[in-house]
Amino acid sequence: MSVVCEIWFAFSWILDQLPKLHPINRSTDLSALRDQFDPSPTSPSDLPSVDVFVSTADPDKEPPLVTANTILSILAADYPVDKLSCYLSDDGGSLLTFEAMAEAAAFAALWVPFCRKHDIEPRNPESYFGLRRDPTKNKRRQDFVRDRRRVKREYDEFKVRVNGLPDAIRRRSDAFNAREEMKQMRRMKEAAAAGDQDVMIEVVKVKKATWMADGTHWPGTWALTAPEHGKGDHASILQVMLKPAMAEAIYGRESEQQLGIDFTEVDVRLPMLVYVSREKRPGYDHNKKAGAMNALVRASAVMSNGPFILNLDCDHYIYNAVAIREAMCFLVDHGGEDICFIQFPQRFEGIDPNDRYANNNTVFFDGNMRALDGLQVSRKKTY
Ligand SMILES: O=c1ccn([C@@H]2O[C@H](COP(=O)(O)OP(=O)(O)O[C@H]3O[C@H](CO)[C@@H](O)[C@H](O)[C@H]3O)[C@@H](O)[C@H]2O)c(=O)[nH]1
Ligand SMILES: [Mn+2]
Repeated sequence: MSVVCEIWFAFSWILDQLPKLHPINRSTDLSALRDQFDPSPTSPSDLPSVDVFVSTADPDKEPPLVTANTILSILAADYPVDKLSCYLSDDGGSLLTFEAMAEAAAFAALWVPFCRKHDIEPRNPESYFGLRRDPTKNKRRQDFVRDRRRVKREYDEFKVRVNGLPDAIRRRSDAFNAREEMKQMRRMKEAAAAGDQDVMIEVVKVKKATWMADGTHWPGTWALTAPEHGKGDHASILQVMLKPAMAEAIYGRESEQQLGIDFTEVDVRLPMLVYVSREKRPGYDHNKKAGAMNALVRASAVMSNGPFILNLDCDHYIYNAVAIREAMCFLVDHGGEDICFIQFPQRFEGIDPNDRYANNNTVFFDGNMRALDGLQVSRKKTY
């Protein structure tokens, strides 16, 4: 028996090695893409639209600050602004995520033009400001150091605001709930004074709601779960946080300087940003991430309807600002119509430097994928 097993393992090992004989390295030519699709920065680009989907499910396990950084890296991506839309699916239906996204949308007005002006990489502020290398390397503009210092300070304040959101929401909700309770008490006292005996027996009972800043009930999940306001039981929510961009570039005006940063030569437009929390009801399976993607496909189809979709988790981010353009080099090239999807290699941060548990998946991303690509090419050749 063991001999049979050994022979089988040897055979499957050989099968595994065969594709590795012919790994493929592909490179992209961004200037060729530019020449063909957006030769001039002033006229509209011919690149196809891309809808970027991000999913988050639980603001406790997936901190909104991480998701906000993901969103900022997308909004700052180097792609025609009017051809880029970003959709966030929040399966937690959480007001905390919603408000953190509103903060991110506001901070993007500073972060995105700053990235464009100084060619910042990576465009995830947490990672960028955490870099250990010299930030001034390859930077020639005189105002870089001053601009960076200002943006860093704003980012720190943004972080503190996002970290303060849970408390702010709790305090606001407590205040609104207390006010509702008082109102109810007053009503009952008035009813009692008018001689309505039944009311006296009822205990003052007001639903402990979670409140939005504008004084209305949050339609999603409440801190104290109530019917129609639980994680698996709430209405759908869709909020456009940043409007779709115009086709023409808009340059910063001197009169509207943000914190003294000069954006007069920088396009200050931002891509569309949409918050979505799909409807959930007890008894209906929500199908986790796949269900969330399905809801985003439907929402995006009526809003931007991009022919291409880029899918990220809330703990991913775009490391390289031209990544979407690089994908387009394959998708709009000759034969692109035969490509179903492009998988970007994932690189990980925050795992142990020796990678004892192989979390980097280097064998998969740098070995197997290139090898299987090679298998594809040679198969095409033989047919
Ligand atoms: O009900 C759910 C559950 C999860 N998610 C999201 O799905 C993503 C992935 O979920 P996670 O539990 O973090 O899985 P991971 O193992 O970290 O992710 C890997 O494995 C997943 C399942 O194979 C793939 O979908 C991911 O792209 C891949 O990065 C996250 O953004 C979640 O927020 C939802 O949107 N709704
Ligand atoms: Mn994950």
